[in-house]
Amino acid sequence: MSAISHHPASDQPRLGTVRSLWRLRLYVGRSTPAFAFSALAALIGQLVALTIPQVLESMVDGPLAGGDPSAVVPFALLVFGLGTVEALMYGLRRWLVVGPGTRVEARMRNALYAKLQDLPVSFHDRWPSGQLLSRAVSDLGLIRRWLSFGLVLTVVNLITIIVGVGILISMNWMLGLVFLVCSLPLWVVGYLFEGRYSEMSRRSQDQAGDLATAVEESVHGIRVLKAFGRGKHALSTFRAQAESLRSTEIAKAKLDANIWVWLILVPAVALSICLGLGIWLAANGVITVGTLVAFFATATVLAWPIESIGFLLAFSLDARTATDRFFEVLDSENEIVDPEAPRVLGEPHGALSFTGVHFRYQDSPDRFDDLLDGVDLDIAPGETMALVGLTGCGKTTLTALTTRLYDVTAGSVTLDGVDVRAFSREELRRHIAMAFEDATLFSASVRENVLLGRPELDGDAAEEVLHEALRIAQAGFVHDLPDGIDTKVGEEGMSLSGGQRQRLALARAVAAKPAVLVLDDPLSALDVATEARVEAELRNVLASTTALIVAHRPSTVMLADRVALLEAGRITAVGTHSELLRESEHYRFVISSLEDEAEARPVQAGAAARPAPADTDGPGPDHHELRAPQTTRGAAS
Ligand SMILES: Nc1ncnc2c1ncn2[C@@H]1O[C@H](COP(=O)(O)OP(=O)(O)OP(=O)(O)O)[C@@H](O)[C@H]1O
Repeated sequence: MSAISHHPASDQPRLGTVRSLWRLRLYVGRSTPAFAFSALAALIGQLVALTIPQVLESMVDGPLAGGDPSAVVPFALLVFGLGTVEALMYGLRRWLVVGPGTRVEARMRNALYAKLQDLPVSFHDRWPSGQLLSRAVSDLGLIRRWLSFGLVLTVVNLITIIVGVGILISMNWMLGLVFLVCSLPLWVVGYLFEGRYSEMSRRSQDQAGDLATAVEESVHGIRVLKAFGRGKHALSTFRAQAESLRSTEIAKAKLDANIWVWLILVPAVALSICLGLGIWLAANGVITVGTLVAFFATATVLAWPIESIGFLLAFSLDARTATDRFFEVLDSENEIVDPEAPRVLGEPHGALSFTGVHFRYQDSPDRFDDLLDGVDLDIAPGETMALVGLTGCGKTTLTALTTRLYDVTAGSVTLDGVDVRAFSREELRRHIAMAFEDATLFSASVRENVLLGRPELDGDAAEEVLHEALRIAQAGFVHDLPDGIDTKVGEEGMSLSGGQRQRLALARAVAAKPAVLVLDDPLSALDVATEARVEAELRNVLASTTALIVAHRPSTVMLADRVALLEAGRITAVGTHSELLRESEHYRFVISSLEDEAEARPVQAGAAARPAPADTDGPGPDHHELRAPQTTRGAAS
């Protein structure tokens, strides 16, 4: 499948090539004079080249015709001087354009990155990462090269052709017109080429993006591929994708080759017709031999600008595709934005409420009901609420609404009675911190990862918060890493175990010292002993913080003051664990299935029995005392 169908942006109407490229002016901005000077240098160089034939004409018709070889010397020196100027201008053009080209590329890359940070999660759900990666790297590199060379040469070569043809006509209008008419097929070929090449250019750049996605996914999922012995399968899928990109590139190259045939052939035919006509005119005394020489010298100077049209046209079309692809992201509308006059809460109490909350994912088929179909839930300041429900019922989705990773489709989520949409996203995310089951760490030190949400802290204050958070999350293992808390934890923390990553992600949420802590099953990868110690520490933190915890394990439910049961898109019961066990059949069913799941987890069961499993800091001296006082099954019975 072609990547064009991969994202909604491909449905947007396409601008014409010039209008599309014209949008780059926003980023060229202050660099315009540098590009203009570069074009000027190139133009001077080309015009100087066009004057050389004039000198030749004067030399042939003057000293050479008069049989005075010594008079040739000044002409030769003049040609040498003009050639030197041309060479200098050529160097100046390249030199002038390097700085601004890279500056524009950097500006565009920063804008793209900022936009990607700003766009909501729903955008990233829809766009494959490779498509974004290829835009940020290869498309922007192509645009830089086009601005630096393609654009400058297109402008300069077109002017050179116009001036050159003007000179040819002024030398002899008949010869000039014949040259011009014979060159006309080039424009027709160019026009036909544009339509077909644009389409292929788009296809090839999208396919390159798909390929980048495939590489990214297979590197990311290398363990799964290896574990399931699917390396060969992944390779064959990749090969097929690479093959379709190759086919598109070959089709593109063939098209390019076709236009080159015309670009070389047409001027050659035009020149040979002009040569025949020119000789006839010279023989009949209509033009001098000098004019004939100058005519062909000028036509030779024009050969490169004319030949370059095909290459420059293809280059411009590739640049236009890259520009379209860049602006598809930049133009993406962000439906989750800050309000014009955001509300500010100095010290929130932490009352979190869901009122009539509805939510459905954008790609959810119409025949489905809303995933969240009228959720009402109030969590009092300082209260810990566990959220329980069958798998896939929308627990994670509900937690994501608190920090506006997604916006409700109806109803409201409020913090201290204020709709979360009334805050700036920065303020909201300062008050509500999240830790996810799938803990993502960045390629940075442990310290930077944990203090991600506290950029304002430094010195002793930072150290204090860091160490406290690490203690609460039972992440003492970091001190045993090669550089302790300054150890870089690698791409997405790959060098750490799942449980270690979860504890750092939990420490990050705790370090944010939020009014509301939202934990989406943050202890799932921990062994029983470590989980018990984290829970004991968390109990202290949660005493002063409002918390919403998605619970997949009965022991996590034990952390909560009350439990909310999510069922068929609504909260169907709220109460203490024992109340719900007594009153709700669905709750008993959910809890018993969670227990079955917990018991079926061999790794954790094994880890509890082992003396010092990889994912623990060793069973602490008091871990038995710290276990939740009773199992849920015990409570149920
Ligand atoms: N980004 C998304 N786009 C479309 N559908 C999604 C998206 N994320 C989740 N879903 C769907 O929404 C439903 C609820 O998912 P969610 O992750 O909220 O459930 P959950 O209760 O947290 O599940 P679990 O207990 O397994 O973690 C699922 O059917 C899931 O396929």
